[in-house]
Amino acid sequence: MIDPAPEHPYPDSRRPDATPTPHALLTPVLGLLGTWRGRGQGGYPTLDADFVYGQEVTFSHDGRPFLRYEARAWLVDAGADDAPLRPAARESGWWRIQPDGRVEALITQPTGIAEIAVGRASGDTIDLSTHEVALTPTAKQVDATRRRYTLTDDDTLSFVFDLGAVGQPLQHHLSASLRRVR
Ligand code: HEM
Repeated sequence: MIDPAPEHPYPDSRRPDATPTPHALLTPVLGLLGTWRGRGQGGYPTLDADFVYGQEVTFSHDGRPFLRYEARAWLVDAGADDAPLRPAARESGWWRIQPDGRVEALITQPTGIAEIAVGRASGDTIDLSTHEVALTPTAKQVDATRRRYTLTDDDTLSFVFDLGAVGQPLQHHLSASLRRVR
C-alpha cells in the first residue's frame, strides 16, 4: 500500500554544506544560500515621501542548477524603533544559473508583474537587468529594473534596486543591507 502523504523525498536546502550537494553550476552563487533579513530605504519621484522598510530574502536549492528565490518586505516607522506599519512588496521566482556565471531569473509579484531578468554572478556581485516584463491588465506600468546583490562579507548582503516605471526613467527605488539569519 502506498502512503498517501509521504514526505517530499527531495527537500530544498538553504545550506551549501548539507544534502543535497549543490549542483556545480551553483558555485558562483553558493554564498547567497540561506535566509537574510535587514532594513532598507526607498523612494521614487512619483511618491510623496521616501520610506523605510524591513526585508527577508531566502535562496534555496534542490540539487539542480537553479535557486529558488523568495523576498518579502514590510514598511516600518523609523521614528518608532522600526515598528511594522504594513506588509509591502513580495516576490518569488527561480534563478537559472548558466555556465560562466550567467543568470536567468524569472520573478513574479502579486502586483501583477512578471519579470525575466538576465545578468551574471561575478566575484561577490550578482547584477540582473530586465530582459522582458509582462504585466497583468491592471498592473502598474513597469518597463525596466536592475537588481544588484553584493556579498560584502559572508554574512552581509547589500541589495540595490533601480526601477523604470510609470513614465519615469530607470533610477533608484530601493537599497537595503541584509544580515544572514542563523
Ligand atoms: C523591498 C521591496 C519594495 C518595497 C519596500 C517597495 C515599496 C514601495 C512603496 C512604499 C511604494 C508606494 C506605494 C505604496 O505605498 O504601496 C511603491 C511603489 C511602487 N513600486 Fe515598489 N517596493 C518594492 C519593490 C518593488 C519592485 C520589485 C517593483 C517592480 C518590479 C516595484 C515597483 C513599484 C511601482 C511600479 C510603484 C508605483 C509607483 C507609482 O505608481 O507612482 N517596487 N513601492
